[in-house]
Amino acid sequence: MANDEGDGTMATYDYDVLYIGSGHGTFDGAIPLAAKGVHVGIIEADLIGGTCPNRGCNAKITLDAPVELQRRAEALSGIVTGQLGIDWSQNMAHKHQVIDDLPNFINGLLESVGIKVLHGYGQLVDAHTVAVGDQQVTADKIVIATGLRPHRLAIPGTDLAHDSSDFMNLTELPANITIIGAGYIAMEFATIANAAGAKVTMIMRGDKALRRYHQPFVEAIISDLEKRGVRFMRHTQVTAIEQADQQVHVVTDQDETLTTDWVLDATGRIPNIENLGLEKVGVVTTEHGIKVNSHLRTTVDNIYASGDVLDKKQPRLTPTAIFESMYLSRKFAGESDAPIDYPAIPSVVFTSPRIAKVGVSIEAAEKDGLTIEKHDVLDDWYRHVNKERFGQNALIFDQGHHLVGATEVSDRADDVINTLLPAIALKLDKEQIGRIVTLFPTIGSSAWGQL
Ligand SMILES: Cc1cc2nc3c(=O)[nH]c(=O)nc-3n(C[C@H](O)[C@H](O)[C@H](O)COP(=O)(O)OP(=O)(O)OC[C@H]3O[C@@H](n4cnc5c(N)ncnc54)[C@H](O)[C@@H]3O)c2cc1C
Ligand SMILES: NC(=O)c1ccc[n+]([C@@H]2O[C@H](COP(=O)([O-])OP(=O)(O)OC[C@H]3O[C@@H](n4cnc5c(N)ncnc54)[C@H](O)[C@@H]3O)[C@@H](O)[C@H]2O)c1
Repeated sequence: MANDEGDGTMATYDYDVLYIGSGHGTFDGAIPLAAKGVHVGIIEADLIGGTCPNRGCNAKITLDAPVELQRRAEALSGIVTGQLGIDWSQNMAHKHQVIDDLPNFINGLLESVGIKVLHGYGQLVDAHTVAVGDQQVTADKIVIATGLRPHRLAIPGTDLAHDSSDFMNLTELPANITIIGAGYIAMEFATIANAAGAKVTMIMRGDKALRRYHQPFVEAIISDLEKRGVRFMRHTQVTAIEQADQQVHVVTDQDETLTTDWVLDATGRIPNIENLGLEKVGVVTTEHGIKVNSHLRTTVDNIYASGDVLDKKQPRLTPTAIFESMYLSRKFAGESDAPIDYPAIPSVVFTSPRIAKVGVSIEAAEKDGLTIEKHDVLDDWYRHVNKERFGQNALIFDQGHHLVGATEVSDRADDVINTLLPAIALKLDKEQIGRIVTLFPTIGSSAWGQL
């Protein structure tokens, strides 16, 4: 590839665009970019597709499917007779069937548009050169999309704890599991492990779980998990983990040491920014990730960043990574040079019931004096079809009565928020909403019926 260097000289590179990392921050945008004739390369040190397909969303939601079914059967018990159990090894086998071929599948998509995948760990040599093993490749533009990795507690015995990938590869479910943290991974995996029969203890350093979600909704989930036997230890710090024969001791700063079979360290995820040569070429980072401007450009002109590795306010989720990779795709194809304009990005915690939200939060609405309409979802007849046990939501409206935010805790919270998304993303007014006719009776008609 020949590129005008600005001083009349032409530089020749192996690729027009070279991505480091092959997750959603890369492939969703790289594929249409290459299909337009742009010469694209991707460097990947591990499985093609990155975290979400291989050790995140897809694996987790497959393991959760029987939990959702079990909860539905439980709600309809008496009508549905017998109790549903979860066979852990069958659940794991099913997960493998669903996800194991995804790297091949994604690789096929990449190859079909002529993208070359270089297997190995990429390190910047200079602003246009990346070393992969003993090879060096050059590119006009480079995108860093190296994602996050699990944070590990800096305490004695930390190596005795496991991470989310280890959990999703457990061939047998330990009888007694201790989870440190109370964020997304802790709450979702506690739900799955408890439903499959493990005794679960959650250790929270503070008082709040899922701190970015409406706390009364979070507390409703916690009290439901408590009724199911999950123990929440608040204001407790783990100070050491010790091996004791076949078991593990979790030492805390309270008067209690827990004896357990298996420990999950779910204390967050940190950016993969070390050993990439970023400092050497002048790419500025913070402890939260790579600093970029509103064009996702780093402090080096031809180097961009995408996905979870960005230091950003938006949630570090797959839909955000996809949006960023698509933005860069259009930019590199010369279709737009506008700054990135993030839409409202929805998020959900796959506990059972779920908590989901999009747009303006209840807390921000209270501060800004916006209209908040709260509903008990059980006031809607449709929610009695599956005998939902509890659920609440809040719809936030601006002065012009446009829907600008929604939050729900319920068995169908994810579907409700997805249904309402277009109203928020496209700023629909009442008349436009009135032209949306939904199938009846469905969760969609139930969700729009509230407006
Ligand atoms: C357990 C779990 C569950 C999740 N569940 C959800 C969910 O339900 N919904 C949701 O929206 N999000 C979920 N997420 C978050 C989602 O997985 C991420 O937001 C998404 O994967 C980010 O994509 P990415 O491309 O930025 O990074 P990643 O997918 O992490 O990809 C980065 C890639 O870069 C590679 N890499 C790193 N350094 C180098 C190097 N130097 N050279 C070559 N390759 C390198 C890595 O091997 C990796 O493949 C979950 C995450 C986890 C951990
Ligand atoms: N449903 C989803 O979309 C989903 C599911 C799983 C993961 N994810 C993604 O993965 C990311 C990582 O998830 P996560 O659950 O690991 O992180 P998180 O940030 O959601 O939660 C981390 C938890 O660990 C606690 N913690 C942090 N440092 C600690 C310390 N030193 N000692 C004790 N506790 C500590 C925090 O208080 C918090 O409760 C999420 O931010 C999200 O982007 C998303």
